[in-house]
Amino acid sequence: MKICVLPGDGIGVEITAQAVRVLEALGLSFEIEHALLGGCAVDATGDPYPEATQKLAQAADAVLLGAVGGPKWDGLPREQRPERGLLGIRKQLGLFANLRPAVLYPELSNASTLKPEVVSGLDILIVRELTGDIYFGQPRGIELRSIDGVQQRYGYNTMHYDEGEIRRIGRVAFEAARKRGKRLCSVDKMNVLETTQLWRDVMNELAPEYPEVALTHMLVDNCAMQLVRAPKQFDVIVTGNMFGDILSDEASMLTGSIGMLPSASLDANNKGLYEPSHGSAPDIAGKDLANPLATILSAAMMLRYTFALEEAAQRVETAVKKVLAQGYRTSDIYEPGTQKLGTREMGEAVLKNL
Ligand SMILES: NC(=O)c1ccc[n+]([C@@H]2O[C@H](COP(=O)([O-])OP(=O)(O)OC[C@H]3O[C@@H](n4cnc5c(N)ncnc54)[C@H](O)[C@@H]3O)[C@@H](O)[C@H]2O)c1
Ligand SMILES: CC(C)[C@H](C(=O)O)[C@@H](O)C(=O)O
Ligand SMILES: [Mg+2]
Repeated sequence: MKICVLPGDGIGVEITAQAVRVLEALGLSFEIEHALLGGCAVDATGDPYPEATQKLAQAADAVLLGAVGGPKWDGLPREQRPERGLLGIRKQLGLFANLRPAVLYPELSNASTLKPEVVSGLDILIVRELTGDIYFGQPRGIELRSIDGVQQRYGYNTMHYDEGEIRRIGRVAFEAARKRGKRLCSVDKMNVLETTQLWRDVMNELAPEYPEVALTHMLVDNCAMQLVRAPKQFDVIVTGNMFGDILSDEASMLTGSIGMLPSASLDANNKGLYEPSHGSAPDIAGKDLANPLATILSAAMMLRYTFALEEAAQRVETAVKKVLAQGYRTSDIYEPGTQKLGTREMGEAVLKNL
């Protein structure tokens, strides 16, 4: 059972260290190797996804990732940006299915910015397509063009999906809904964008194969509104790469903090990359302030999806629940009457409860 750990940049280093401690404490025979991805890789090699990392990631059964990016690398040419490394590994490993569960632990019902009665009991799964859409579409660029007789800079990207890409993420979402609340909401912008008209058509074509799942459709702007108005109406949401990026950050705040939202990015054979949904949080990096729970919960998803170790996954998730019930909080989810811990102490608290 080979795990490639890519801490990345900023708080990535701090939070993956805690998740690795948790994995090691389980006493399972994991082979864990670390490598560079993102800004740290650019600094060391000039490449955000260097060849040595590619080899390790391809040979591993699963990848645990912290986060990449930060202001230090914002001025670099696009192909050297840390985020290109992340997009590169997702594409290279064929990780098209991104599962982002937004679950509100009862102890955190006051940590959300929404009223407790709106969010209590929340349990949503966002299924985001991860290797297509406008993120990868060609052509793309910024160039000088003569427009209306004036030389000006012109920026462009291309949004596209083929029906095969839509069908395979659709199947992941229908299967997930079948195992949960049996409701699937497909989110698109079919009133404006042809690509997402195709998305809706293909979801409708799949529906008869899953008669026990109730499929509905929603336009993305309405979905963004409904997620804060009445989030519990959702069970599973399936959507494209860009809409999924935005909606999953929005959903994270329903759970109290983006520091609570794990994710799994899977290929067709459950090889996976596991990472928190948040970024490298340059504002709190190196201060022992980051919440490591999203990363620890991502490691639990790794145990479940790649290694089929359901019991071990639940051990980790139960330990996280216990820590919250014991009143331990990092700053992002702190409220009066609870005890504030740093990143490392939070990792230790989870270890003690395993
Ligand atoms: N998967 C990834 O690697 C990933 C995801 C998103 C953003 N990024 C990159 O991260 C950098 C910063 O992006 P951003 O500021 O827009 O988003 P961010 O998610 O890094 O931070 C947004 C806010 O949430 C807070 N936050 C995030 N994670 C937290 C945690 N675990 N505990 C406590 N607070 C936490 C941060 O302090 C910040 O105030 C950018 O370079 C961006 O490209 C990377
Ligand atoms: C850093 C960026 C490339 C990434 C994305 O947009 O997919 C991030 O925001 C995420 O949600 O994982
Ligand atoms: Mg994002």
